[in-house]
Amino acid sequence: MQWTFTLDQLPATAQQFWEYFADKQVFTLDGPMGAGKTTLVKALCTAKGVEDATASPTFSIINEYGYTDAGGQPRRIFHLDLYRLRDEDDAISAGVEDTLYQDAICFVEWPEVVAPLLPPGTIHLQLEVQPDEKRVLREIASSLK
Ligand SMILES: Nc1ncnc2c1ncn2[C@@H]1O[C@H](COP(=O)(O)OP(=O)(O)OP(=O)(O)O)[C@@H](O)[C@H]1O
Repeated sequence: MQWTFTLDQLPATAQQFWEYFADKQVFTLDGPMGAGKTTLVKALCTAKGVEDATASPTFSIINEYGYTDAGGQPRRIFHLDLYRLRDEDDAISAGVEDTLYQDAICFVEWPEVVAPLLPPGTIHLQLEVQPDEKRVLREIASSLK
């Protein structure tokens, strides 16, 4: 599956994303600096019903958002930015492994450092910038070792 979208089309893309990945929970997100990874995760949070998805993961490793699901239950979304972690031990000390195994949605930027810790069924996503500035989001086979 792949989606191509402008910033204006992002909310609609986010809706389609959750229709497609309805029962999936852990996603890695690959893409160059400035591709729009943070913008994408915020739109995906908003589409789930998160009311204030404004915290920036640039300054913290794990950001947590809350929303209420269709059945009225409180649910969580974690946005992990592992850019500054050196190794798996660092990640475990920061609580990353625990977070990945919660019954919650997780988006993981810079996931290489936790490759062995990712749960089975993790979806790997890639965000690309086209020459016309549109973004392309697609599922890729894992290239993590
Ligand atoms: N679909 C899109 N079409 C056009 N511009 C976009 C789109 N998505 C995001 N942008 C723009 O790209 C810029 C970078 O977005 P953002 O900060 O989310 O990138 P990022 O990949 O998270 O960057 P970093 O990796 O540095 O945190 C922003 O100015 C944003 O408005």
